[in-house]
Amino acid sequence: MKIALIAHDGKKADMVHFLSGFKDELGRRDIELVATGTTGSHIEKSGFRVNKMLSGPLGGDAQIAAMAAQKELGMVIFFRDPLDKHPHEPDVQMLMRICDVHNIPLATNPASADLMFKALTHTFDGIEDD
Ligand SMILES: O=C(CO)COP(=O)(O)O
Repeated sequence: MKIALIAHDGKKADMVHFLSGFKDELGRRDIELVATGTTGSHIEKSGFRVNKMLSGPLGGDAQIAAMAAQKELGMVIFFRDPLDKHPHEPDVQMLMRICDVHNIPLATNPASADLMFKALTHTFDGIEDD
């Protein structure tokens, strides 16, 4: 399965932290990671193999949306920063719309991504209270 990973600047550390919690589980499965450019660099530095697209503002979200439209993606994890402005907001909306059009699982925060990854890796054992 190919999984797309995208994080706005204020959420890149969250993305790396989130992924590191599933490193062993992901390594045991046939999973290919793709990411927008800068998110991909952060992920790569934390020890994952990832195929990097363009940076989001330069069209990376649009490239990932194209993959989603072509049914190449099993899920999309997109940690958006709701407290910041983004010059490419139309691309962001387009990506989320395409996921809905094609019924592709889309997590936009760590809590939902955690549930999706636990389902994927069969490690779900109940929802934890904070
Ligand atoms: O802007 C983004 C998502 O909209 C992410 O792009 P980068 O991973 O290149 O920062």
